[in-house]
Amino acid sequence: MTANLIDGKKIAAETRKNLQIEVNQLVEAGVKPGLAVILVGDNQASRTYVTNKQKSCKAIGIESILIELPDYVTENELLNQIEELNNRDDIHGILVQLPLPKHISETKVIETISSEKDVDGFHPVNIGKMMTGQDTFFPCTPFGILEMLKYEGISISGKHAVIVGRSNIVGKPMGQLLLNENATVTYCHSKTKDLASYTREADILVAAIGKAKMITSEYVKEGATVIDVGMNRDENGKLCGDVDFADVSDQAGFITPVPGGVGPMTITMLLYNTVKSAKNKINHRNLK
Ligand SMILES: NC(=O)C1=CN([C@@H]2O[C@H](COP(=O)(O)OP(=O)(O)OC[C@H]3O[C@@H](n4cnc5c(N)ncnc54)[C@H](OP(=O)(O)O)[C@@H]3O)[C@@H](O)[C@H]2O)C=CC1
Ligand SMILES: Nc1nc(=O)c2c([nH]1)NC[C@@H]1CN(c3ccc(C(=O)N[C@@H](CCC(=O)O)C(=O)O)cc3)C=[N+]21
Ligand SMILES: [Mg+2]
Repeated sequence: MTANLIDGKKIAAETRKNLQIEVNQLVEAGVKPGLAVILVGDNQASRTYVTNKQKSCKAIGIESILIELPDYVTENELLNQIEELNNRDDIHGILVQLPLPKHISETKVIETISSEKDVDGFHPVNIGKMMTGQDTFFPCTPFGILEMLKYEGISISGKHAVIVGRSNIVGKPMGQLLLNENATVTYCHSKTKDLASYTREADILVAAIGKAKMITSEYVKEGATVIDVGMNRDENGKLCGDVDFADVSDQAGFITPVPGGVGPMTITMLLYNTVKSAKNKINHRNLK
């Protein structure tokens, strides 16, 4: 059996076309959506993602500003910068690229971003809303994965979803969103014993580990949906996921590639959240 490819790039392009229409409407109503990205230090991988985000904003008419700070910036200076953006009327979304240098508390930074501009969906208020099934900004990577599953018509309700990885930005929110869709969810992590015994039970397997090609066909049930979040370099320096694509694509029912899978959808949901934030603002204005 050869798996169906979930084409993240194509789904992203279609989603962005619909967003473009909403951006046009917002601009006509006098609100140009604005995103501010803060990049601390000079990490090459971060720079690539940030450049991708900027380009994608521009392409659909979202104003995007990049604030670059040196890696020796103090925590206070960064927090002040965020406060300034919280108070700006033309900025609807704020994203601070993670990870941050060791001397800066990520928790403090995330909590300083106004929950109404938290388009990453990392603020505790927004995480709490997600956990209690309220409408809010959902974290972009898990949200994008949910959109891909829905686009492909893959049913979630009653299915066993196994998430490998429990980070705050991917693994944990992924499980929560799938639970909200009535999946039965299992979380695995580095202390899990006999990982394959869990992953082989998965109808939907999400790999968010950060280990190149770790998930081979022995980890996968025949016909399962396999979602690869990993962004790694293989032995030849080529971009690859956490899933051994060549091996697993004979076993899986659906599979996402790297690149061209989860990554483009992550950026698309960032655009979605930024547009949503701008729309929220108009709605507030009309209520006053
Ligand atoms: N495409 C995209 O849009 C995005 C891609 N990424 C990529 O996804 C990957 C994961 O990112 P992120 O969640 O931030 O990573 P983290 O490093 O924060 O988390 C990795 C998780 O994997 C678990 N883990 C590590 N080794 C093993 C193992 N051998 N067996 C089982 N579990 C293991 C860890 O367990 P423990 O908690 O016990 O340490 C941890 O929970 C990375 O490659 C990252 O680059 C990330 C964000 C977005
Ligand atoms: N505050 C914050 N929010 C994030 O959302 C965030 C972050 N910090 N830190 C880093 C991770 C990683 N991440 C990616 C986004 C897009 C691609 C992406 O577009 N990938 C392309 C390939 C890119 C390439 O060619 O290198 C693809 O998979 O096709 C990858 C990774 C967002 N993250
Ligand atoms: Mg991380």
